[in-house]
Amino acid sequence: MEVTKNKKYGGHILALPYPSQGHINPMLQFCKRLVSKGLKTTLAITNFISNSTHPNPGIVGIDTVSDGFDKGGYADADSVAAYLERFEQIGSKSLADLIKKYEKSEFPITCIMYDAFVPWALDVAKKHGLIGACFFTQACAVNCIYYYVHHGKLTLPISSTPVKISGLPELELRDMPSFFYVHGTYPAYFEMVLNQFINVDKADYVFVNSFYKLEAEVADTMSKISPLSTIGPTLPSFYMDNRVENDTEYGLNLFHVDSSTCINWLNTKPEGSVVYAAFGSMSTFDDKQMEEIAEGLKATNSYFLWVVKTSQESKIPKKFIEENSEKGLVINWSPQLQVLSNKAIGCFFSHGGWNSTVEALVFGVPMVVMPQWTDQTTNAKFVQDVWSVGVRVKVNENGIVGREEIEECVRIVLQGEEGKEMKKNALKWKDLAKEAVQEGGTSDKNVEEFVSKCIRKFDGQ
Ligand SMILES: O=c1ccn([C@@H]2O[C@H](COP(=O)(O)OP(=O)(O)O[C@H]3O[C@H](CO)[C@@H](O)[C@H](O)[C@H]3O)[C@@H](O)[C@H]2O)c(=O)[nH]1
Repeated sequence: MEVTKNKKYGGHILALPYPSQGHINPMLQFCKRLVSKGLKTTLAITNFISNSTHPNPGIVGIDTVSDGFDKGGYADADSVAAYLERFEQIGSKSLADLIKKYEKSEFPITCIMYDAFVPWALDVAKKHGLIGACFFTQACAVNCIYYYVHHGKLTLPISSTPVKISGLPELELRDMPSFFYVHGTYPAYFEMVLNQFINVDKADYVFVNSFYKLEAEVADTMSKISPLSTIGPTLPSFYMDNRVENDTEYGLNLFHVDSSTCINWLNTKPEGSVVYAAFGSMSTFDDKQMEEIAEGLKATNSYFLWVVKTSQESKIPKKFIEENSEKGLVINWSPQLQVLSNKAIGCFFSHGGWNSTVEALVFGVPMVVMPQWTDQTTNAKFVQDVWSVGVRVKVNENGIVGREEIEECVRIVLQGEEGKEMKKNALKWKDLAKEAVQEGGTSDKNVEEFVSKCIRKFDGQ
């Protein structure tokens, strides 16, 4: 769709992501897609993130809001609960100020698109008479489970398994989001994920960062309850359909990335020979688990590229890096899309974060999943038993994933017959993922429909 000729744009969307890597990436990408179809978008990042990064958002505008922690960000809050409370309090006001700032400009805001983690943004949108579009960053399956709990259709604690929910496979306790059975951990996050549904019925649009064929049954279940649009995968267009110009990477890294070292290293390795181990932006492991990961990777006798964030580096066993430099490279943050698209990668050893999971599918890379918390446990269930593109590690009686388990799972994926089947399945999902965003695909149609409604509304039709 072209922007209407007599207008410069078809409305201005102010997008408010939850301020973390796994939430900024898909929302920024979705904004780029909307701009390519004729809308103007501005991504509102927190002052802290703005001051501590070098955003490169391309065709998307960038502006800032305050979460109440401008100097140190989330790390300055006493607790998760304190952070979320202050973000709502200060963020609501700050978002309203931002809307006002644009009122007299050439491009007044017409729509607030907000992460489902910050449902209070819808109240701000409505107070200003704006369209409210809710963006769910996580999988439809996970949203559906939370929806059931929020509405009392599934009561906690779960008393009998398997749990049967229409559109989902039978779920054991360990397949449920971790908040349901790892008690006492992160109560504020638990409340937040359930609160995604407090006002979603008042949102004008609901977007889900997934694609229809990946979660068709559960998407259908959720659509019966409330209209939703799957719009993903939201990876840069370069890897999907190449229709958005210059969209080759996520435009905002919260961590420093040194691309050339690891890509040059990967380029020297044979096709499908490298295990890429990376556990997203939030995972932390204790010393013992780090040792098991290190020894497990070593025991596979395969090449490995391991991302260990600076904050976790001291937990790498002493001399491990020097002693394994022939086989392995350890870095602090990777250009993950460039890595996963490199033909040397044969297996992604991951925590099962939603973005990493979808990225693996888009690049047809089979996975070993070691879920840590939140939605990762449910994603792991789908990876292993629904999409058949990987294996989930088993945790031992001490709550650790041992080196032998890691070695065995990697060998299954990288070397075994089962692994070949997983690779085949992963390649099938790769094609379907691309099909969804290409012209006429399910996600493309949903985006087109939204854009044309926005433009019609903007034109007063
Ligand atoms: O070295 C790295 C590691 C990761 N990434 C990128 O960072 C993002 C990570 O996102 P995700 O895989 O979803 O993991 P988290 O950062 O851990 O995301 C949090 O947020 C997600 C969305 O709510 C949840 O699915 C996860 O469970 C939760 O931990 C992805 O786009 C990766 O490509 C890099 O660029 N370089």
